[in-house]
Amino acid sequence: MSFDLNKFDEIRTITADVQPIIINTSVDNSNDENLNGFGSNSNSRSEGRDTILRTIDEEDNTSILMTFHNTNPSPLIIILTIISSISGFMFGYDTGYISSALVAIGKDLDNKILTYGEKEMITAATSLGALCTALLAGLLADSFGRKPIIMVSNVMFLIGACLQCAAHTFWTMVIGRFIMGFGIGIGSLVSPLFISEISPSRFRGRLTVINCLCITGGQLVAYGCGAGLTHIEQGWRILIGLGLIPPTIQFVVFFWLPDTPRFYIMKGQLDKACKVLSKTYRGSTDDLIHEKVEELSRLNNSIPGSNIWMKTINSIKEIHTIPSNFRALIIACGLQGIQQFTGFNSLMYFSSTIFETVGFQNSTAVSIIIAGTNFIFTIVAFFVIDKLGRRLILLIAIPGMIISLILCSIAFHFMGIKFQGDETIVVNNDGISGWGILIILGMIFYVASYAIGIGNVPWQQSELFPQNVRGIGTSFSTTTNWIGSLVISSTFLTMLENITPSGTFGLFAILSFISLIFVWICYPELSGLELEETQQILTGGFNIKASQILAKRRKQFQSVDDFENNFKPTVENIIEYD
Ligand SMILES: O[C@H]1[C@H](O)[C@@H](O)[C@H](O)[C@@H](O)[C@H]1O
Repeated sequence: MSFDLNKFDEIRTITADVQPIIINTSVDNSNDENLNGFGSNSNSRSEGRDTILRTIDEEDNTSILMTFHNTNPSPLIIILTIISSISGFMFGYDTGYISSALVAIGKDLDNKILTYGEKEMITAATSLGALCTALLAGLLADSFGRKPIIMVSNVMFLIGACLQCAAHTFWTMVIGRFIMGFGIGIGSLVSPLFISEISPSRFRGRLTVINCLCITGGQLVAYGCGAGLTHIEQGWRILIGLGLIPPTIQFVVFFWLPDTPRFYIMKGQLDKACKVLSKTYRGSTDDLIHEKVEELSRLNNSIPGSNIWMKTINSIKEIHTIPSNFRALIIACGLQGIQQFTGFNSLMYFSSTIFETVGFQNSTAVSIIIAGTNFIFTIVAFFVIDKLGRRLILLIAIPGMIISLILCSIAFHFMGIKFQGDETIVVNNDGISGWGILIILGMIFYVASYAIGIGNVPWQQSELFPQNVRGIGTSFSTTTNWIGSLVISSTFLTMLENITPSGTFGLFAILSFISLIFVWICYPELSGLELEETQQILTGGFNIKASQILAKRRKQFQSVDDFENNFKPTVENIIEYD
């Protein structure tokens, strides 16, 4: 395939001056009637109309046609997804091993048993580090590239792990965890971004879940290794040391792999972008690939600003001032907040401590059940996420979380368990009781409900934002995730102590209930929709009903012919269909 760069120069010159694409020309001043189905009041209708006219996105007919030529992801997509998902694995492994390490460390740091406060600090240091870099990662990835930034995160992982392996004091451990957190923060944002940018829309949902599978798989492996190393002297150091292997592999392999087409286009390297696109959209004609690059270049030109800093400032403005972007931001941050504030990671980080309290001898081994359930139900999510739809999954799964949290709260109450002081645990029952079993069953059901829904859906965040605000939007929402993780990891044991385990799980149940209401009101059905449609849906309101109709319609198109003959649903025919 030969790439005519002159053609691109022409495109760039022309498109630098053109007005934003009008996606839906049928929406104009005379169409207030049709917008009734979308906006909830006249203000939001006219605001919606303006926004529709301004909406720009890359996922138009070209992408859809290219996707139809590819019924399976190409080998390059598979390799890139697997290699970038190593970041997910590291995210999982490094947040997972701490549960058993905290139990195994004993008096190895400063020759004394760790207090609850110290345990919380060691755990929270990683979330704090991740929070710092998540805020910058979008900007850094736009400036230097997705691939180099992932490679920088590998170096952070390595430095952090080495410091922890060698730690003999509490503070060395905290610093090691903090630096490792830098790597996790970058990886948690850039890896799903990388995957969503290289995958055709047809596979995007599932390929992003692969990153989540690696997170939960990493946690499971960490728990497994933790259980195996429990009785080995200083085994926790080996556990952390094993974490040096995956980032080394990722670092080395990335030398031979390309960056994403969107990044190359941002840097004006159109030839490279074409090369990657021709390998990721196998079987597409040269013309389609040229057209795709043309669209992406036009989109890139649409971000105002002469350099990356100005573009970033403008993106920040645009994300707050354009209503559809702001709604996307509310949804993305809301979902990430829900993922953390409903308490799942308190189990991830402290399940060994909880099970030890409830009376289990090999508490680390029992915790594997938690990590295993999380992993298995993420696999289930992989198969159902595009079929059932993100919204429906959440509306089914969150009530499951609420029921199980209430069960755990009741069981903890009747078990008469109390956390007192830093080291004293008072259990009124001897050994494992019926209530202890109920707690485990409740937790398993909770984790299954979490993993199938809110554990995955927020990481589909890239699909909510158009290209010009995607970096900044995902940075904000990933930061929300890490703030939640930080709050939960640094307060959970203190909550157990002060408001009792029963009160803590009751609180998580209330927060889950509020989350359910949020999802019900604010989260439209986005599965199967092209990104352009997401923007239309978020124009003038959250438009839940319209989104469901559009998603349903979209699922009906199975082939190129089907698409060419019947597409494209417009505001009018959605209303008609309704
Ligand atoms: O999606 C992941 C996954 O659910 C993990 O199990 C959890 O520990 C993370 O916090 C979350 O972001």
